[in-house]
Amino acid sequence: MIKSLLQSRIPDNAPISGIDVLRPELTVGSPNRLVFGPFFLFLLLIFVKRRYFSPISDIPGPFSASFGHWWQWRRTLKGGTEKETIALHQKHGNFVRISHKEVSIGHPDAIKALLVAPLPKGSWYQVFNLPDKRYVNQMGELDPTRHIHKARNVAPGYAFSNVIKSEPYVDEAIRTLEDQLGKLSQDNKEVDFSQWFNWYGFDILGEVTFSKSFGFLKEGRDVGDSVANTAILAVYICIIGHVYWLHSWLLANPLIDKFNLRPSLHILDTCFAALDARKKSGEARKDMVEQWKETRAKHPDRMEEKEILAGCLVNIGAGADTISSALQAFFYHAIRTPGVYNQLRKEVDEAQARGELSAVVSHAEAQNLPYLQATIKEALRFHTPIGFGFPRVAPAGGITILDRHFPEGVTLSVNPWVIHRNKELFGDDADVFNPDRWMDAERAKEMNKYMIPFGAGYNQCPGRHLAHMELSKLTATLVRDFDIVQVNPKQEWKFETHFTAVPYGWPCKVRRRNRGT
Ligand code: HEM
Repeated sequence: MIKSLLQSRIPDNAPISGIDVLRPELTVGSPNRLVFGPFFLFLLLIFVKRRYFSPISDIPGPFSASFGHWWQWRRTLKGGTEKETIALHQKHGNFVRISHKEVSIGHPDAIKALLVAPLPKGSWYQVFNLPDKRYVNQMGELDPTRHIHKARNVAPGYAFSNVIKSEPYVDEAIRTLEDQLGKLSQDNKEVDFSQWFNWYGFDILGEVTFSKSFGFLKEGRDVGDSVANTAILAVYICIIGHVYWLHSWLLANPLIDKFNLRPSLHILDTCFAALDARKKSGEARKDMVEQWKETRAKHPDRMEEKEILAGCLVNIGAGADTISSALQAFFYHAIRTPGVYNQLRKEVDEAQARGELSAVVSHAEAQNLPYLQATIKEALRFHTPIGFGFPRVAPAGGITILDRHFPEGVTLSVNPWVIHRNKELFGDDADVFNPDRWMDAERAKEMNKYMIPFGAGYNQCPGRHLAHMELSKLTATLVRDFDIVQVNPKQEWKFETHFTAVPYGWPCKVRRRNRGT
């Protein structure tokens, strides 16, 4: 069939059999040469210009990075962006060229210069506008002024005073998780925390955002392969973000909507169903969507209806993987680092014996457990959930960092892993998991200036209050109630960093304790 189609276009005198049909000859003046010759020359000129005549040509980095996004794509597909960026900075210093137009900056001054200053975001972020560019959310908004307006509209939903109202629903999720772990403990079955913590993150997001859990914890399974699908989507986002125009031909293709081809994903279906149900009944508790609706009712000129859906979708995209990564980092390192789990246990058991802890530890109670808080902080530093540089764009007039001027349009990024493993900032043992570094208040105050697990400045994670509540409550409750051991204590976990660094592959066994013993 293919052969007959090809033959119908081939001139009479052309070879017509076997492989020759599929390899038309490149004769002088043949159409192929006329088309491909200039095309390859054009490509060559682009490569030479990018490599040798760009304003960042003198900045060292991997050879492939100077031609395009090859290095970033390869790292995304293979994983290890964070480790390789650290290694590149150790080799080349503060500035490393990681693409034809992007420089990674390893010096802490970049936090203020790039993140705190309201610079435009790199075009890569547009891919976060889900399901497509009609629904621009705060994460996908590149322009700082418009971003600040959008963020102001949704801020009341993320405020601690609002999030804390959802604490009973977080309690419910923790009770369900403990019941499920109890059953696994009784049956002597393995526990895959990469799944359970992801489900915990998703179920709470559903409750807090639009008052509907996704039901993962209750069912104890990946309903509709949602988590597996989001892992694939994470790779897609990292790759396509660099060639955003392709997105309109792929997942954001209008034909997908027109012919209703968008795959039905349990996570999206649940979100749409919850919003629909609310429209019909009008009843709702004070969740994020309700806060956003109130803002829209007060300021219809300032906030569009579609920003509400956009807010729900960006939460789902941003707030589950990250939580799973942080919780896994806490438990994996706490059980593997001599003394840490015992120290946590001692602190929690003593608080329990003094009658200071509820059945599910409350957010307020967990704040009075300093070693637990230090271990959470260390988990966020040592295995930061986001392992990708945060890209910003040099504004009109350019920007000068550490005496180096970057002209307008150059993308500059700062990778939190590079900052968090800096020995000058966090001590000679920065490459070691050590919660004790946070126990000295003076030292902690100094190190806090360089902690950017939630980013910094006007793009800082608005979900950090919720995240902190989820982490504090679950870690305190589980440390008190369960013994956790790896099935094979010598087995290291695995993770491939796309945007997030979400580990897997460290199966555990758990045993429920009698409280306070
Ligand atoms: C440990 C958990 C979390 C970590 C480490 C984390 C980290 C981050 C970071 C670093 C950014 C900024 C990225 C940048 O500058 O490009 C961010 C943005 C964001 N996060 Fe989180 N996050 C976490 C949990 C959450 C949760 C639970 C939610 C939802 C309630 C959430 C919602 C968002 C949103 C909406 C943005 C976009 C903010 C903007 O661009 O203005 N995150 N997060």
